[in-house]
Amino acid sequence: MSSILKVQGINKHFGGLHALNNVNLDVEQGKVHAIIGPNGAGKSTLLNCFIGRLTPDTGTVDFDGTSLIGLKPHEINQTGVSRVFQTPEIFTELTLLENVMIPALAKRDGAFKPSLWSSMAGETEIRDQAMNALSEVNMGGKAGMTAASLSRGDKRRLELAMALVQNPKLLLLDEPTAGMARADTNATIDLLKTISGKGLTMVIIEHDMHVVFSLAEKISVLAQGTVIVEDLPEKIKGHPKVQEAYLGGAHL
Ligand SMILES: Nc1ncnc2c1ncn2[C@@H]1O[C@H](COP(=O)(O)OP(=O)(O)OP(=O)(O)O)[C@@H](O)[C@H]1O
Repeated sequence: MSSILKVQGINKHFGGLHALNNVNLDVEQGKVHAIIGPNGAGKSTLLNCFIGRLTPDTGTVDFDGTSLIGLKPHEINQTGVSRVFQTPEIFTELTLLENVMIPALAKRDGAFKPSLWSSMAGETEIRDQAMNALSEVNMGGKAGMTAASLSRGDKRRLELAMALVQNPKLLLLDEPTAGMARADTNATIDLLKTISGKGLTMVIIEHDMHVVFSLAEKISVLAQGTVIVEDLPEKIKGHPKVQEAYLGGAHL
């Protein structure tokens, strides 16, 4: 087994709250790794430690041979980590194509420079990459539409294209199907399966167990800031410690 993301001994306090308590995580190259756990378990806090939004008090985060601790979010992005977060970070007044070109330019140049905006028309290579990413999420036919007119499900797919255009080595997904109707959720599961089938490593935080068990090849269960179990999906269902953690909350 070769791990692409290795997290060791992460602790994070918010005042008196011990939000992450000695967390270890090994994400294998090419696999879909889910992080699940009850509300307030520390899932988002952990993810924020991977992308430079939070700095852990102690511990290490190594990605593909590089320590991510102390790097800024855009520097982490440059190492090959892209993310799709719950709050859509799209530009509603721009077209889908323009939305996808922005992260492609940011990846190439280190950060998006507004001065590049006027010359975007000349960026044919970036434009082609953006079109390919839109096609990957089955939205090639909507490239010229403004993002404001998209349904919620399509907005999430656009965000996925914005992550994929960066050709990441690791894709972080925070509740990629939150708020979606079942049909949209299933379409997203199929899409993510196709993408993972091409070898992209994914870390996914998700409450919907249908999504988790459809996609995950490994699951870490967080409860009160501690990884209580890390195992294969078939070992997680019915695991006494997991059942206990979820008691009174979601059901597996
Ligand atoms: N910036 C912050 N300041 C203070 N406390 C915080 C902060 N961020 C998170 N917390 C607390 O840390 C704990 C873990 O929160 P976190 O959002 O990581 O949990 P989660 O597992 O992602 O929950 P959910 O599934 O509800 O999104 C919670 O008790 C939360 O209130």
